[in-house]
Amino acid sequence: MGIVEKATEYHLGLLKAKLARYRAQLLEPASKSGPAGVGFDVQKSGDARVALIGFPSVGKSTLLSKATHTASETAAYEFTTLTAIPGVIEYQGARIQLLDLPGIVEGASQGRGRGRQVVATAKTADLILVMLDATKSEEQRRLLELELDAVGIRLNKRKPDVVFKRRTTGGLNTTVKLTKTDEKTIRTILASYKLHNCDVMIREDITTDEFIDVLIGTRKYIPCLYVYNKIDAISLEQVDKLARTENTVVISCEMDLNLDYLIDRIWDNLGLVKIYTKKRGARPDLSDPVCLRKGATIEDVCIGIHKSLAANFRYGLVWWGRSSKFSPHAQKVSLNHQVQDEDVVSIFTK
Ligand SMILES: Nc1nc2c(ncn2[C@@H]2O[C@H](COP(=O)(O)OP(=O)(O)OP(=O)(O)O)[C@@H](O)[C@H]2O)c(=O)[nH]1
Ligand SMILES: [K+]
Ligand SMILES: [Mg+2]
Repeated sequence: MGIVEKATEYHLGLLKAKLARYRAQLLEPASKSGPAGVGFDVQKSGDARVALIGFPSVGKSTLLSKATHTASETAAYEFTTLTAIPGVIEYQGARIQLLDLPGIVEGASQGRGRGRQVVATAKTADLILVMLDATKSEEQRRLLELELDAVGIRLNKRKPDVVFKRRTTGGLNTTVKLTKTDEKTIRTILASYKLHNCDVMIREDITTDEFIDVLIGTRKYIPCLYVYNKIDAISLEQVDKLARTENTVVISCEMDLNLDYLIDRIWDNLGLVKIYTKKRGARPDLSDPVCLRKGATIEDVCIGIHKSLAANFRYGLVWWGRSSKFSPHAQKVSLNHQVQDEDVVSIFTK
């Protein structure tokens, strides 16, 4: 950065830090009584939750009705759906909750329509499907992203590698060279938040905005797929162009086009692993796997089978699968052993 850019970055950084704090207060009031931040009261169920977010009449409810056994009212008029409707996608032995939500409008994050409730619910999802109408302008995608950004949802972004601890003394450590912001800006932002006594460790080349995000602390980093519906109504050239965009799937709910592929992509994106269990002397149960998030351990498998299992755990056996070294012989494992997709596991208790 040159001197002018540095000065601009510094002042802009401070201004954005103030704005972010102001907005965070607006969105998440200290008292839990206000309507802000409160989502629809739908119980989480199954192995993961996927939320459908989009402007009115893009076809969210049509998708729910096609992909699950739940019917959600669909119609040509806007705001047909007025509350959250859960359905279940059954796939590869997993149960994925798909949430149909009311359409949101521009300004939703500021409280227009049911927007706040919708975006608060979106925050609870493991994956967001940003649903768009392929016949409408590209602008809709940017507007929707702005609304989600305004409530602190970061789509397809990783949480920046910054560790932040309150201490009795202060310190700022950077393990990489900062090229998009600088220490002076960071220190001033910390001071503006009256955080004189904290340890900050910055381990990647972050921007000022990313630093503010970490500081605010309530940001949600959620993966997202952009789903363009109604491709039956656009040209092949347009379909081709959209389909080649990153994190994008093109579909037609009405014509049943590409819906299987969408579910494949949802599955890949959730990164679920299926673990089969095997009782002593019996064949593995391939009909009812335990579904877990990537990185899960034997302890998670125990919890997935029964709450009390982990407490009485003696040892586990991985019979075969990707995490077993000694296939086809069983490998003895402890609670912290990481399991992988399609492992066959036995648990022995005290
Ligand atoms: N051409 C075309 N129309 C579709 C498709 N999918 C849905 N529609 C139509 O789009 C309209 C809106 O569908 P809905 O499923 O109600 O849309 P929604 O996003 O749930 O709408 P709200 O609940 O009002 O936000 C209906 O008239 C559907 O028949 C599609 O793939 N192609
Ligand atoms: K509609
Ligand atoms: Mg609807």
